[in-house]
Amino acid sequence: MATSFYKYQGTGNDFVMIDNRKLTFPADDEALVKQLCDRRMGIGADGLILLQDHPDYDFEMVYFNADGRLGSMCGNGARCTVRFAKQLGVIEDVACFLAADGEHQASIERDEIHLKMNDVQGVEKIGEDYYLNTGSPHYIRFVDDVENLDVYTEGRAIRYNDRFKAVGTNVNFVQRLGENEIFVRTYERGVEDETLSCGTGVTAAALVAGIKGMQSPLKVKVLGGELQVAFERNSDGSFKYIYLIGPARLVFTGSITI
Ligand SMILES: N[C@@H](CCC[C@H](N)C(=O)O)C(=O)O
Repeated sequence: MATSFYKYQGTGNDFVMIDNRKLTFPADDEALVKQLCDRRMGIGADGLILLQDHPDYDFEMVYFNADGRLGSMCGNGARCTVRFAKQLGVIEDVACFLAADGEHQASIERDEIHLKMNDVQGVEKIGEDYYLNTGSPHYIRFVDDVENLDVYTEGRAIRYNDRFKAVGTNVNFVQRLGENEIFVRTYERGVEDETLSCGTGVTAAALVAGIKGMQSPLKVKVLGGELQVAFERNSDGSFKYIYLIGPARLVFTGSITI
């Protein structure tokens, strides 16, 4: 059966998007998702996202990592899904949708998607580093020279250490660039490589920057462009009103036979 697909990217984190409102995509076929995301054997992407109907929301986003496994929350993918929902006529400029970590609100403002992330509690300190969940798990390490870091090797060493090897974690290396700016590079679980951007990772990095005294909103440089993160910190150290802001674009469309 021929199925249309749409390829989107958000600051270089790229996704195969499928309109699954008629529920014909075989979502349990891990090998198929992996093949579609393969950059030589398929379309090529960091993940695959299904946009589905939901009785209580504008839509539901179902996210798979490039390894074919059902994923947790994806911040860049969510911004792309909001843009896709607008393209399909599912929403106008605002959305309330369901993702793996629960409800999210978003708005489209010119070129940018403003995505509300869920509140964050329980930031763990591990030596000089941090570990927190912004919808997906993220390990955060601040470094002096992120540009020249071997993110693949260093990220993999943390992702596969005794603490994380079973469930996995994303690993983010962060450099402070100025008063309100950081540079983030991410080793992504499920892709098992560095990606050009990771939305939940950038969010986690910005929150840790907040713990280290930087003020919201923060400008975040990534290999694939620029994002912004805004947040408020509660007196107990938890975070609320967290927003991830940045572009999401359609790259091309096509058809696959499944
Ligand atoms: N690229 C994503 C994060 C995706 C989740 C990650 N691969 C995982 O398995 O935790 C983003 O933009 O947030």
